[in-house]
Amino acid sequence: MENKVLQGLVNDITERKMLEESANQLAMTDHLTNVANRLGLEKNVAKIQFEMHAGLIGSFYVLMIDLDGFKAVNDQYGHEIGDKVLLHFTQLLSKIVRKSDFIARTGGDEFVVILKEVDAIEKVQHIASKIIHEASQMIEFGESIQIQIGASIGINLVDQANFDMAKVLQRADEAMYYAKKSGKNRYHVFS
Ligand SMILES: Nc1nc2c(ncn2[C@@H]2O[C@H](COP(=O)(O)OP(=O)(O)OP(=O)(O)O)[C@@H](O)[C@H]2O)c(=O)[nH]1
Repeated sequence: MENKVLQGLVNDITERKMLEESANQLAMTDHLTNVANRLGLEKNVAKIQFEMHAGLIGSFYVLMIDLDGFKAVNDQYGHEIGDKVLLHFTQLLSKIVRKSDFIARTGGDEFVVILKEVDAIEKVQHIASKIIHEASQMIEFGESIQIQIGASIGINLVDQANFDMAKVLQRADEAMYYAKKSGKNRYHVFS
């Protein structure tokens, strides 16, 4: 009898833990695209900072991506189609980056990608070019809707374990705005 009570207690605790974990996971996930949200990004960056302090990784790249011409999609076809475009772009990103990389949607049409195991800026530039190329391909919904958007990307290298996350994102953001100002549909590396 005592064993049964104990087992019941263990089951209750396990169930509560599982519920807590899935609630945490939910709080860190963007509900539309199912990738991380800003909270999920913060958690991931904290984990990377720990890995850098432990000497497990030496550097990483942050890509700040903002879609070009997205407002016009909403204006012309409505929010529902706009949401589908955001989902389409997220799936496209997932195919381009590796499973070990990290994707977050941090705002309306703004995404952050973290590339950890890349040793040369040329590889990052190659990935950024691929994202821009794929993002600009025509998206079709049924026979009558054809949509073309674009992507502007800011790239920032982080190579010190004592980095300040706000500054890291701000620099990637500055680089992204530079790409927008220079004509959109391109990337810029923060320097
Ligand atoms: N469908 C949809 N639209 C959203 C969502 N969140 C934000 N938006 C819209 O996304 C648009 C983002 O605005 P901008 O980034 O200025 O639009 P843009 O046309 O891409 O501008 P540029 O970046 O200058 O090319 C706004 O119209 C928001 O209303 C969402 O969850 N779903």
